[in-house]
Amino acid sequence: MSFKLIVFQGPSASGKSTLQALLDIPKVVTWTSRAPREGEVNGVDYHFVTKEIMCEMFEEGNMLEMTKYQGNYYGTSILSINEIMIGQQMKSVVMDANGVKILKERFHDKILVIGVTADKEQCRLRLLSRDTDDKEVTRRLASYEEEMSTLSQCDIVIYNTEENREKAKRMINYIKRGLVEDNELL
Ligand SMILES: Nc1nc2c(ncn2[C@@H]2O[C@H](COP(=O)(O)OP(=O)(O)O)[C@@H](O)[C@H]2O)c(=O)[nH]1
Ligand SMILES: Nc1ncnc2c1ncn2[C@@H]1O[C@H](COP(=O)(O)OP(=O)(O)O)[C@@H](O)[C@H]1O
Repeated sequence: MSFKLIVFQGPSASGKSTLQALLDIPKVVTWTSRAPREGEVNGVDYHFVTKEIMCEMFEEGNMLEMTKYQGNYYGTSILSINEIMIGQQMKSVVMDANGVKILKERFHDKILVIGVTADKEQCRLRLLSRDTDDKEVTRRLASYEEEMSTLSQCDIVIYNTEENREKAKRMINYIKRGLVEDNELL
């Protein structure tokens, strides 16, 4: 049985989205109450909605899981995951440790969890080049230790530092090759 969903977990700016893009398989678009960043597109990067809508979706039972991360809600709709689990098209998603825990409990054998890490200082510098706001950088790094301490729930961990950039890329290519062999729809 091939994997249905490839999940990326790790601290902010460790490179989850970068490696997800390299893997290049369709993405699950999750929901968030945070504001879009420059260049982010609604319905492509996230479904950007208000906190109220997120809470409504949760209360109405439409969310498989929902987490609060640095003051904003993030969540995955049940519909998006059920579609994958009954369908043939493998997808990828980026999630925090809380979301991964729930997915693993529900779909242990059907998901491959890739942990992505980098040194805190490198993450800080990457965040600084993205967010000019120092406070925002500090907020995002506040969960660094928690994300690192839960990496044992990942099936594979990629150390995605500047020095390892090429190696990380090759690891993703190896994973992709294996997945293609496993799944004729990729
Ligand atoms: N549990 C859960 N976490 C999510 C979901 N979507 C995104 N995240 C996580 O929310 C956190 C913040 O994401 P984002 O605001 O895009 O910031 P970034 O990680 O700093 O690029 C990251 O750890 C994501 O993995 C989701 O649907 N569920
Ligand atoms: N191996 C690497 N070396 C240096 N910079 C990287 C590496 N991987 C990703 N980056 C850069 O780090 C920043 C954060 O990456 P991103 O994939 O958005 O992280 P995340 O999704 O984990 O928050 C981006 O500017 C990206 O280009």
